[in-house]
Amino acid sequence: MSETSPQQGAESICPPVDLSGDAGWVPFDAPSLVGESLRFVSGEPDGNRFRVRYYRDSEQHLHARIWFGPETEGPPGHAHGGAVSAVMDEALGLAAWAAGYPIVVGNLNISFRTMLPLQKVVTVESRVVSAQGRKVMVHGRLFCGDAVYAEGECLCITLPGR
Ligand SMILES: CCCCCCCCCCCC(=O)SCCNC(=O)CCNC(=O)[C@H](O)C(C)(C)COP(=O)(O)OP(=O)(O)OC[C@H]1O[C@@H](n2cnc3c(N)ncnc32)[C@H](O)[C@@H]1OP(=O)(O)O
Repeated sequence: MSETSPQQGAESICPPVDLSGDAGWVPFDAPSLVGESLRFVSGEPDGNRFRVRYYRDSEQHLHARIWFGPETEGPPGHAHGGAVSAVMDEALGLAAWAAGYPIVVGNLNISFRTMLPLQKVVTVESRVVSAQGRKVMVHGRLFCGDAVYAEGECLCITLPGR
């Protein structure tokens, strides 16, 4: 059996992408708020899966600028629905944390509106729309320009004692 070089089959790293925010957005340091555990979406900022940066606008709403790399593929050339859902889970849950609610996500409802081409930079915008008892509802959408790729409704449940 011939030896396999470590390079064989390895996918090359995609070039840098521009994840800068809109005018007036301020970078948001998620790990300083929730710790370093958000590795699934945010863990490889220079890798080929997701690259994401979080910002808050002047009204303190959370925005994610995110690139879907080749490793998020589902349908040929397009992002997997689970990849889109993972991003919405993290971004909308984080929006609740950023608004002062220590939560986990109890229910996440995603509508996939348009197939998302790979290697595209998109934005997730979010709004905390209600907070009653332990239930915090966050709405969001993943879009680029006029194209809306997904919309989400995220029921977050606050964690007692945090
Ligand atoms: C730690 C650092 C993290 C730091 C991480 C921060 C990053 C956030 C971004 C990542 C987000 C995630 O992926 S989080 C990971 C994915 N999520 C999870 O694994 C959560 C798994 N589920 C759970 O742990 C649990 O079910 C909880 C905590 C959500 C709720 O359990 P509980 O604490 O026993 O509370 P429970 O009494 O059941 O529910 C409280 C109230 O919420 C309602 N409720 C609960 N779940 C639902 C639901 N799915 N749909 C409708 N309503 C619900 C109940 O009816 C009740 O209403 P009422 O009777 O009061 O009216």
